[in-house]
Amino acid sequence: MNQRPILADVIAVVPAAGVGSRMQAACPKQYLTIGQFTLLEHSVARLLAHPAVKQVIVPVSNDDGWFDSLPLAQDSRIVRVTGGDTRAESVLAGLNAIQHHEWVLVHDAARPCLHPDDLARLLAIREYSKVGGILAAPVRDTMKRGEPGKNAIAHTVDREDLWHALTPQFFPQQLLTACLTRALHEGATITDEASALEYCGYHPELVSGRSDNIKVTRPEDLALAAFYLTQIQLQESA
Ligand SMILES: Nc1ccn([C@@H]2O[C@H](COP(=O)(O)OP(=O)(O)OP(=O)(O)O)[C@@H](O)[C@H]2O)c(=O)n1
Ligand SMILES: C[C@](O)(CO)[C@H](O)COP(=O)(O)O
Repeated sequence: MNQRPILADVIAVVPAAGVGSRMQAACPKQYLTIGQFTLLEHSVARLLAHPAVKQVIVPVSNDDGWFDSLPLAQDSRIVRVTGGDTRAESVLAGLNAIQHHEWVLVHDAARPCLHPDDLARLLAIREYSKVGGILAAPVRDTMKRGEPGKNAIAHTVDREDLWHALTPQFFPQQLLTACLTRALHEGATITDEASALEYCGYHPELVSGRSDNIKVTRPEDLALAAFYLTQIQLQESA
C-alpha cells in the first residue's frame, strides 16, 4: 500500500522583505536581535528544528544590506530570493522558487516565538485536509467596532468564532500559488496566505495556537518576544 510518510518533507517560505515601518527602528525589524540572533534567525531556527522542514526560502528586499552578513546566508538549507512590494508578492516570489513540492509552510520573519507543539499540530493537518490551514488564537477580549473616523464606539462585536490569524500557515503549494496569483491579479486585499484562499472560495482550517507566538510589530513587542522566547527555550532545555 502506498502510504504517505508521517514526516514527509516540507519547504518553508519566510518573507523578510518588509521595512518594519511600525517598529521605527534603525534597520528592518527582522534584523533586530534577541540575545545573539536576529529575529529572522530565530524564526528560521524554530522551523528547521522540526525534522520535516528541509529547506527555507527567504525573500528579502532588493536593497537588503543585512542578510548576507548572517551565518544563515551560508547555510545550504537556506535560499535567498528577491521579495516584492507587499508581503503577498514576497511570498509569491518565494513560492515560485520551489520546484515540485506538495505542501509549503509560510512563516513571518518577525515571529520568533513559535512553539514546537504548535508547529507539529499545524503540520498534522496534511493528514486530513486538502485545503490547508493556519495557526490562530481565539480572541479573548471584549471587541469594539468604532464609529468610522471617530474615537467613539459604534457597537460591541461578538467575539464568538473570532480568531487572531498567526503564522505559520500551511497549504498545498500549487493551490496557494494559484490563489495568491489570482488574488493579486484581481487587486484583492491579501494580508496573509489564508486570505488568498478565502478570496478564491476555500475555507482553510483554524488550528488553535499559543498567543505567545507574537509578531514583533511595534517597539514594545521586542521585549515581550524576548521574554516569551526565553520561556520556551527554558522549557525545551528542561
Ligand atoms: N513587502 C513585504 C512586506 C512584508 N514582508 C514580511 O512579512 C512579514 C510580516 O509583515 P509586517 O509585520 O507587516 O512587516 P513589515 O511590512 O516589515 O512592517 P510594517 O507594516 O510595520 O512596515 C515580515 O516578516 C515582513 O518582513 C515581506 O516579506 N515583504
Ligand atoms: C500574516 C500575519 O502575520 C498574520 O497575522 C499578518 O497578517 C501580517 O500583517 P499585519 O498587517 O501586521 O496584520
